[in-house]
Amino acid sequence: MPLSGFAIKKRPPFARVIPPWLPPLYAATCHSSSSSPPSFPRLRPHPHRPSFHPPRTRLEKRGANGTFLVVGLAGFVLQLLLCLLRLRCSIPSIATQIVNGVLPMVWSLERLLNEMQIQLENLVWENKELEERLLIATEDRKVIEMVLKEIEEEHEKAVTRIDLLENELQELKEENMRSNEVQGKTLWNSKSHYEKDVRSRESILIGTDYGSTSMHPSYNRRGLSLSDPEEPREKGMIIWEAEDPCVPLVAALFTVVGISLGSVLEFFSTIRNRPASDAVALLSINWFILVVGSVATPNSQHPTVVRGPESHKSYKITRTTLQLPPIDATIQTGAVLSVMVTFMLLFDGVPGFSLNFIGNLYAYSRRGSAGCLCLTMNMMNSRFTRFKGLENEPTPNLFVANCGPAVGMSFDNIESAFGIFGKVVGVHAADETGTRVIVCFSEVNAAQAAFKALNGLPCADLGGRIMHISYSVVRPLQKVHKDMFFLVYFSASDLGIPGIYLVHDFITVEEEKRLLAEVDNRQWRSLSKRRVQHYGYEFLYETRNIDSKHFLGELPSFVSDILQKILSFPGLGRDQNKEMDQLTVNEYPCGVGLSPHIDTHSAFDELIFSLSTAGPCIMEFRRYPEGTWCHPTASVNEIHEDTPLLSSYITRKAIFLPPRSMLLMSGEGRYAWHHYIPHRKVNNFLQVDRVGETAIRRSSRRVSFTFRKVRKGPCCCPYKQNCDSQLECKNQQVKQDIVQSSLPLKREAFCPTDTDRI
Ligand SMILES: O=C(O)CCC(=O)C(=O)O
Ligand SMILES: [Fe+2]
Repeated sequence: MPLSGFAIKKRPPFARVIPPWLPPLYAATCHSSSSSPPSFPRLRPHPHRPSFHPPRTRLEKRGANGTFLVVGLAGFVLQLLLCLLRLRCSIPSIATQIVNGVLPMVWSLERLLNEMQIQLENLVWENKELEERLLIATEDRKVIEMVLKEIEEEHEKAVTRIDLLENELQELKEENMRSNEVQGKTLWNSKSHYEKDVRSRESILIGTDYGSTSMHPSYNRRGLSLSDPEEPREKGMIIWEAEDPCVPLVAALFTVVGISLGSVLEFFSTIRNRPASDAVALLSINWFILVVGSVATPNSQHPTVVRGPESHKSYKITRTTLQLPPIDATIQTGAVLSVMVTFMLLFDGVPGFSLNFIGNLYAYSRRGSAGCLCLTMNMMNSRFTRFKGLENEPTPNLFVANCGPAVGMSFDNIESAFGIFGKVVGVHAADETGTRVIVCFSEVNAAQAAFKALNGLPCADLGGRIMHISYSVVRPLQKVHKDMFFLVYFSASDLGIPGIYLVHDFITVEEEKRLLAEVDNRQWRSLSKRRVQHYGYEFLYETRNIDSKHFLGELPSFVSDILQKILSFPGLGRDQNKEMDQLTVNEYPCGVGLSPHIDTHSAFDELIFSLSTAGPCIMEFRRYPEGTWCHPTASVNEIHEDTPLLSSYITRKAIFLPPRSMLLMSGEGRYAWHHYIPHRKVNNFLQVDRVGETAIRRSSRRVSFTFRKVRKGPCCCPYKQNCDSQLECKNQQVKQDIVQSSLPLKREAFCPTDTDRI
């Protein structure tokens, strides 16, 4: 990978600069060997300098040697002195050369090395992230493959069933023809009904009077239905007493209602001076409802029996039935939306209502409707499930396919047919199709006997019907998953809890790394499921309060930058005291959460900042209704387990906290809403949280830094119900009342003390 942002200059090899003042020999040495260090020059007479040779006489010759010697010596000394003098001048220049040439090069090399190191670290980090993503993708793929496999299996079964039922239909047709012939009157007017079928593709009348209340066949694309006219409404079957013209009628009705509603909304928009976009948004939602309502509904497929006009004993077998379920998800959604839009429009301006919600309204209602559908499905889907791969492992419960009210068998019929093998303790719909049931025996032996006698064989007591049976187990009772019913928001403004703010990327990746390194270098205190560190003041889990007498010292310097940033946190009034003096560091391993609580009012001031690092989490908020009673011995700050009764009154919301984000809880959000992080089972296959349509994998660890300010004096917030400062005396009173009257308690939630819960 290229080193982006850094131009690596190619430097020429270090060129030796030969100063002109050096003696030629030194210069020669420098040129000849560039690798060996320059040796000190041996002083020689300059070759180009003219030699000093005066003409000699005899007399002179005598003393000439001596004179020459003296002169030569003097010359040599003079040259030596000259060289020394030059050398002395050159020493500082050499040093300057070194300083100017070599040191900058060393520095630039060092800088380059540092930059490359940073690049390398970034690469390693990116590589890690890519690996994590790959892991998530692989896991998602596995799930999708599993789902696909299941769908394929279901599809195969459905095809087999269709074949089976088509055969049966054929047989019934033939039988019907025969009986008509025997009776001597042909009630079967195949020509006219066939023509009608071709013309309208709606229905074929294949029989009119069966003269009994036994099974009556009906056929839609999903198969044949045999219905008992005496129990026409049983088990989700929809009877629509109308003929085809109803389709345009209902569509027209939708149109009229939609247009009227649109006009009303538009009228309100206009008279209340809404910006045009609001009116357009409202109208488009309305038109959407309208279009979906009138177009999609007639095409949807529902097992439907259509009662004909003749008499209650006349039944039509429909091919493409009149598909008009009276309460369809679309209509539900439409109705909910219309009511909500109108409601919000009327109440806009009233505190708590805002048209800003309209953007989310459709998504919310769609989800809500999906939630409702899921709930319905859950209710229809009984608590039974088949053993995957162990279908023949005997249990007292049998999953029976090709059997149920939609194929004309009442639960009583089924119970008595299976009752001959042993005591049947219950017959339940296995799903919403009406063609699969669960038959529960009191004993495994009875179930085994029924399995052997009826699986894949015709049952004489059920009209010779062939059923496909497997063993079934009772699912452990599951709470309807709460996540289904509320959205997880990405931003605090969407969350819409007053006083809750979220700033993404409050710190950088480098700052995050530094913080984690700092806390990992310090001593952790282990709680049962997570580890903590406290700074400033110790937090006492027994009392959910701080030990104000035990000051641990100033907050550590590694959080100074964060404290500084907190001072300029957006969205807060200037008069707020934002100087935090208590820090709790929580380390949550994968899957570990935090139970619902409100940070004790009397312990901490209004503002609570929580910085997420290392991994994300979903934080949920609950608001309990006004007047819910809290056991006096329990803390007002923690609710242990919601009973179904209480659960239905609680408002729940959730927000996604990515790593490096800072959450601020203030005002109502801090004082009146419980916050918590849901626990996830560690052996949970995927270890994921769902945020909207996205599955977010839980990281192996999340470390949060919660900054708070210790309160001096009692809390005087307006949320008295949740305020321990203000509830103290009230609880005393309640305690006395209980002792005196021993009346049954209204509220069911009790809060046992668990030191590790918060
Ligand atoms: O981990 C968090 O972000 C929240 C911690 C918290 O609520 C608390 O310590 O009271
Ligand atoms: Fe908290």
